[in-house]
Amino acid sequence: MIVIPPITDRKIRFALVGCGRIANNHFGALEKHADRAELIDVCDIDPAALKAAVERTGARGHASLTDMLAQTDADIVILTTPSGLHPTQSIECSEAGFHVMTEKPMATRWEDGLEMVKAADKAKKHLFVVKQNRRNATLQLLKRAMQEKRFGRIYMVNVNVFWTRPQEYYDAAGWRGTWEFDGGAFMNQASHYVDLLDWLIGPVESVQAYTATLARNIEVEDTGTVSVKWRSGALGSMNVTMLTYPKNLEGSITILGEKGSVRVGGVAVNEIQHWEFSEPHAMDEEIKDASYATTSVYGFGHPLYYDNVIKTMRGEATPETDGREGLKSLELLIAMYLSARDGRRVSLPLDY
Ligand SMILES: NC(=O)C1=CN([C@@H]2O[C@H](COP(=O)(O)OP(=O)(O)OC[C@H]3O[C@@H](n4cnc5c(N)ncnc54)[C@H](O)[C@@H]3O)[C@@H](O)[C@H]2O)C=CC1
Repeated sequence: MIVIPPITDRKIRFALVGCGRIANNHFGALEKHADRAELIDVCDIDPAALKAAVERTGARGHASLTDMLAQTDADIVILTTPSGLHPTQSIECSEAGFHVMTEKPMATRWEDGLEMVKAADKAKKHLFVVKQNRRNATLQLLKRAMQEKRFGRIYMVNVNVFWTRPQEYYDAAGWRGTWEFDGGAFMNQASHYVDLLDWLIGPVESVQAYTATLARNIEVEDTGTVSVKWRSGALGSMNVTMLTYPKNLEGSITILGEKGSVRVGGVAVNEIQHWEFSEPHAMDEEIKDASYATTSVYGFGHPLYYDNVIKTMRGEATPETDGREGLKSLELLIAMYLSARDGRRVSLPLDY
């Protein structure tokens, strides 16, 4: 556990590298927390992206991460760059004495994720991994039902991610659809759903996966399916495709237990569609309010995620998802890819 002197006499200072699509959610989250946080520096190698970010945020702009680290007074560096760059950038930031908040996935390779955690530990700095979907009201309610053991024994779990990503999406940036910098439908688009397998249901014993590149011109998979056995004995599966015609159709989880059945669906786990338990509970009153309409599959969790990071920096909380928590879903993802590649069942943990 990292113990750092709390910062309570001033705002927490952030710097961000990678001013692309998701960076806007970070800018929005920081604007919402302007009473306790400020963005003071931004960096991008693309001058147009950097200019737009400087204009939106008023932060100082830099063309290279190394230059930004040499000049900034930030406490935390946010990584919103292509996924395969997170390891080297995270380690550079840790070694330069900064806390790090990295977008998901933390890395595209298992060893890289381990090195990131080691570097942050060595520097005695936090490594936060963004998992904002955990903060969806629907999933928070489901998590509470799990914690209260309302399902009894869990028998079966099914997760579906039926979304659409046209070829133009992959062609829009060179890193998309590559093994080194992105990963496929499991690792990029469905990574928050892979996270649910461990965070909601518990430790996984083994996986058996198939992946395919059926329609897009990319290195990685656009479609995949995996059978999962949990250590508790529960069985389940996860089905993912980015080829749904003609638009995003479903992002769902169904849990069938001894004393309860729940389905959270909609386009991105935003609707509680079925909620039935043998015993009533006060939380049942909250079902209607927990569902929400959404236009973005990213959800609304970034500001809530930031709240925990800011509170942690102020000494008022502990990290919700740190590097070790990030490693759990990375380990599952790598197990799935090894299984699909070699046509075999892969057991966890990957190494001891
Ligand atoms: N939490 C979530 O739900 C989401 C997370 N993400 C994650 O965020 C990350 C970025 O994704 P997008 O914003 O969609 O990508 P993007 O391609 O729109 O933006 C990436 C930006 O990084 C910049 N960049 C590339 N190399 C750089 C370098 N060496 N130094 C500085 N800047 C550099 C690019 O010029 C670009 O502006 C990925 O890891 C992705 O998986 C993306 C979407 C949703």
